[in-house]
Amino acid sequence: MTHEQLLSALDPALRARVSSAHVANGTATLVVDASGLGAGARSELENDVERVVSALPEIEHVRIALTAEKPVRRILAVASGKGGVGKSTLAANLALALKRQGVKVGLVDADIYGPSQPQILGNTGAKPEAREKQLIPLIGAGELPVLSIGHLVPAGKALAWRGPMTGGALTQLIEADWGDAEVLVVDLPPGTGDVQLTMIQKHRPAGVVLVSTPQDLALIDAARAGQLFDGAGVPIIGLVENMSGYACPHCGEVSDPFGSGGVEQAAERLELPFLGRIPLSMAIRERSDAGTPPALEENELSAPFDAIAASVASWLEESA
Ligand SMILES: Nc1ncnc2c1ncn2[C@@H]1O[C@H](COP(=O)(O)OP(=O)(O)OP(=O)(O)O)[C@@H](O)[C@H]1O
Repeated sequence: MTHEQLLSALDPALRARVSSAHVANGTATLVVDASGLGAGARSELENDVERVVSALPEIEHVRIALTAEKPVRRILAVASGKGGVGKSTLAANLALALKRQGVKVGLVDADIYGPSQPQILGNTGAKPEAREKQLIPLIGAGELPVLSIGHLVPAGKALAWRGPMTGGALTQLIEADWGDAEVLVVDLPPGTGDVQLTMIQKHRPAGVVLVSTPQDLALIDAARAGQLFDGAGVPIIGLVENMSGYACPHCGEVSDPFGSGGVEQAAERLELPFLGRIPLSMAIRERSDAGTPPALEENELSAPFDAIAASVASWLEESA
């Protein structure tokens, strides 16, 4: 059996992936290029090549080495100064909107204080598997690849972690097998703690989106979180105002429980781009709690997320 005979047994799509093939003493050794494939497609490719080659006469063993160009993957951090301002809601919907706009995206939930992505993306209780010590992301609503601290430890457990443990967990999530994802949206815990420091020092985000509600206190904290990233030279892509303007589902009158326009004014003051506002809406909360976030499909509810995603996508393109 020559290596030409071996190659001709493979169909053209498989053959195109083989960068070298060699047969000696009944053992076929192939180097197969798996660039651009996710975890599932990679093992399918390996199985397909193995099945064809092992069925050939004179072949007793098949050894396959998969290689892949490391994709250029950028981290987009979603941060806030305070908890409960809608950072997780924005992170999930931003990731889904980016995905619909054609960006290959994965979502990391690094919020040790309250990992909420399993609930938002409807895969609470799922446990990721690992291959060669590397975690394989789970698939959440909208086919979004996702890994959360909440998938690794029971709710509340991660809270007691000390600095090095939180850093280790973040690294495990970020260095998981994200396949061909070009962007990882990272939902950070609120504030300026260990996770943020590890993020800046070890995994350097391409940029940060800051979320705040319009109240003064939330804004002051958001500005402080912004300073941490800015001081470390991580660009702030812009500010998002969440929970602005509540439209009464009964009479339609719009009120502003947390004030209005505060984030846009703060963005102006801080000379940062303002990315948009998301209304306070019962439907946004209900859909997030039910594991069917609004940005799963394009509609009235997804519109503010879609607009923010479009600005973020242009920013990523321009800064590449
Ligand atoms: N625009 C909105 N309209 C209505 N409810 C919202 C909106 N944004 C977020 N919520 C709800 O507010 C609560 C807090 O939101 P979320 O978990 O996204 O905030 P967070 O900043 O990530 O909080 P934490 O710091 O606790 O993780 C959730 O119940 C969520 O569904």
